[in-house]
This record gives sequence, structure tokens and C-alpha cells, in this order.
Amino acid sequence: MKSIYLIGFMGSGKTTIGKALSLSLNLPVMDSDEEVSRLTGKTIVEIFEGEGEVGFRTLETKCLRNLPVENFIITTGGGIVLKEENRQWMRENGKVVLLDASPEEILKRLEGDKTRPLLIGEKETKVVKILSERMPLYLDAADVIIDTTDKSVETIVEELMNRLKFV
Ligand SMILES: Nc1ncnc2c1ncn2[C@@H]1O[C@H](COP(=O)(O)OP(=O)(O)OP(=O)(O)O)[C@@H](O)[C@H]1O
Ligand SMILES: O=C(O)C1=C[C@@H](O)[C@@H](O)[C@H](O)C1
Ligand SMILES: [Mg+2]
Repeated sequence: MKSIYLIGFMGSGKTTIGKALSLSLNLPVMDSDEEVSRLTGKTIVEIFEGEGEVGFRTLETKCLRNLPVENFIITTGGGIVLKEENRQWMRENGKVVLLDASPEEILKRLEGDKTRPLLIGEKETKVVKILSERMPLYLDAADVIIDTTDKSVETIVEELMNRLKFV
């Protein structure tokens, strides 16, 4: 079976849903952000501080290409879709699931979070702006779209498993 790639904005629940889906489908899960950290021995924040977003994106693409394309759940960083080559890689090698959420829900979920460098400062404005800029890219990559707003992890996983039968 082709790997399942979970994509979506920061806080859309990729890591959370990936872990739950992994238990339900009995498939292992790997996370592109964790792979970048493992490869470099640095946190995402440290990489952004040291090498900037450009440096991080180069590492992210390298890691994506090294993640298994079969029988895995791959959870991705929120900006993985920024590069056309990443979107193409996921479309060609797997089933791509977009976890969608309203800006209000994302802000609620990321309240107090300091681990997402792109959201430091005017969080509210940034979420709305970056989300609207990225939406066409998320849609371009996705085979399945799940709205996660006001839904429990269990409900999302159930919906996801049903929808995956048809792609
Ligand atoms: N369906 C949900 N309902 C309520 N809270 C949720 C839901 N899904 C995730 N969360 C919470 O939202 C926060 C962000 O979730 P998570 O880390 O899974 O997002 P992510 O998409 O992996 O973000 P990133 O792109 O930054 O890695 C966590 O605190 C998580 O517990
Ligand atoms: O949306 C983004 O651009 C990011 C999301 C996170 O998962 C990390 O990959 C990093 O903080 C950048
Ligand atoms: Mg994550």
C-alpha cells in the first residue's frame, strides 16, 4: 500500500491524527519535522535561527524524499506544500490527506505555543494571511480533504479511514 501523507496548516492536527491513525490502521508513522530534527540534531526553532527558512526548506525536501513511500503514515510540516517538487512527490508516491481547520480553531489549538517560528509575534494576522496564501497549494496536493474544526480526534480518524477507501 502507498504511504499516507497528512498535510495541513500548523495546528491542523497532522501529528496528533497521524499517531491515532497509526494505531487504528496498525501502520508505523514518521514525521518530516522530526526527521529534520533527527538529521541535524537541532530543533526546528534552532534551524530557523541558524539557517533561516530557506535552509529549513532544503532540509525538509531532503527528508521528505528519504521517508518511506509504502506502508507508512507520513505526517508533514505545515509548509511542505510550498515547493512544487514536494507536492509532486507526495501526489506521485502516496495518498495525500489535507487536514483543514478554521483560523479560529488553529489559534485556539496553538495558544501559548512557541515552537512554530513562523507564528511568532502577531499570531492572529499571520495565521489568516499564511493560511489563505497556502490554501491553493494544499488543495493542489490533496486527494482527500477533511474539515477538522470542532471534531474530536476519534471522529476525524473514523472519517479519514472511510474516505481513504475511495482513493
Ligand atoms: N481535533 C482536535 N481537536 C482539538 N485539539 C486538537 C485536535 N487536533 C490537534 N489538536 C491539538 O492542537 C495542537 C496542534 O496539533 P498538532 O501538533 O498535531 O498539529 P500539526 O498539524 O502537527 O502542527 P505542525 O504543522 O506545526 O507540526 C496540539 O496541542 C493538539 O493536541
Ligand atoms: O507551516 C510551516 O511553515 C511550518 C510548520 C511546522 O510544522 C514546521 O515545519 C515549521 O515550523 C514550519
Ligand atoms: Mg506536526
